[in-house]
Amino acid sequence: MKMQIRLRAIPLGATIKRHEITGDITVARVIHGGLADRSGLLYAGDKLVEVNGVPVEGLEPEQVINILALSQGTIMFKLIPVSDRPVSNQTTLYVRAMADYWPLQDPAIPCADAGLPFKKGEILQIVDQNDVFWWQARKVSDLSACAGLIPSNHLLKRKQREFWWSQPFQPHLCLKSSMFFIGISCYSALAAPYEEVVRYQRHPADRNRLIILVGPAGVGVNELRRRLIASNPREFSSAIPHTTRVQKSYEMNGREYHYVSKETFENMVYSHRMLEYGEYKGYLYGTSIDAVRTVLDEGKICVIDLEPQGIQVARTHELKPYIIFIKPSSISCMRQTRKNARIITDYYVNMKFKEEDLQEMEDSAKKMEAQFGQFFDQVIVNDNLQEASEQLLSAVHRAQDEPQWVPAIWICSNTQP
Ligand SMILES: Nc1ncnc2c1ncn2[C@@H]1O[C@H](COP(=O)(O)OP(=O)(O)OP(=O)(O)O)[C@@H](O)[C@H]1O
Repeated sequence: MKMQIRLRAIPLGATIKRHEITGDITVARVIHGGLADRSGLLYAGDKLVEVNGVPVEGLEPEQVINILALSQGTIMFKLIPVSDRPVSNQTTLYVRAMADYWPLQDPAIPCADAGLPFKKGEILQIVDQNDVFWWQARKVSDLSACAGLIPSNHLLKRKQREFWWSQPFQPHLCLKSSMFFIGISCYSALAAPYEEVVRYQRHPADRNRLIILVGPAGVGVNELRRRLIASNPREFSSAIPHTTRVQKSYEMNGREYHYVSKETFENMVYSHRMLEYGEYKGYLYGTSIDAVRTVLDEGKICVIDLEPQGIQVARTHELKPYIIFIKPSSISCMRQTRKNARIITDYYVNMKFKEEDLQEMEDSAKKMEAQFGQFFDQVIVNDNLQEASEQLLSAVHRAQDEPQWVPAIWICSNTQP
């Protein structure tokens, strides 16, 4: 059956392809929400016979597109409809992008204009997975927009593998390299370019979500955490760290630290009970999952700071962490706000911030965002301390009381992680 359909000459929202053997030009895909989709007249698999009276048989897809591009007003298609029009039985899937994607830099995309650019951490609604390599998706931040093409999980994993094997000879890639740096250093990111997510609203009777603050050294993570806890110590608490150093006379076991032997500490590390740990002046210090659990079991909101390398360990079904990145403001702003601030490091106490400290903070923040930005639920710029404290307080309450996107595995499975 031949059908004639008319569409106005604006971007059609469909891609076409040429059959390698027969030379037939067919509709490869119809973009969800685009003109062709909304018209309900074009389907993937339809064979094009004529465009505006010009037979397309034997033409290359580019030539057909040229005819379309030169058309003004109404476009007339003559086509043979695909015999089995697809019945939509796809369930909508939501994913968190674990990498940036720029379709205009991707030589592999069938139609760059139809691509959907996205940044790591953005939540995408996948509306069509019919094509093994190219899915159709929208951003949840703009669901009224027409869908765009994104590389499928399968395609990304293949690209990651190619990148892996081609290192270091293939610097040019359409996917921002940061993803692959993670891919190289962390197997789980390599295995999952997208993370399936669901909307989660904590039940008031459930334990609070763990609040994790990350940020470059000196940005104010401790200051903000301290102020938050001081604002309401009955609601917020830190986790008591473990240490192997000797207890001082004025200290109490379980108040400043849990004092344990080196052997006990090391056993906790080996049995993955430490979220992070480190050595200082020959003694071990660390934050344990048990210490976080104790705070949560008291019905409080546990607020900890963590090196970003510890994020993966903390992201479990049990703790359901909400991760807040504390970001430095511009160096020129920090010159003003940090005039009277003091650095507290292992070596110096009460040192003024120097120009290179501010630069290092900015560089370190950029690296953290490039490597771990996909895990940040919230970013707070610590410019004015009072404002940043208020933003932190409301973010922490939002995390507990409002629906948030979390990994589907935290909700759909009773098992760890
Ligand atoms: N917005 C701000 N304006 C002015 N001073 C600030 C601001 N935020 C933090 N400070 C000050 O900067 C100094 C460093 O802050 P803080 O100790 O919290 O850093 P940090 O991120 O915890 O770094 P580290 O992990 O190295 O301790 C402190 O003196 C703190 O009071």
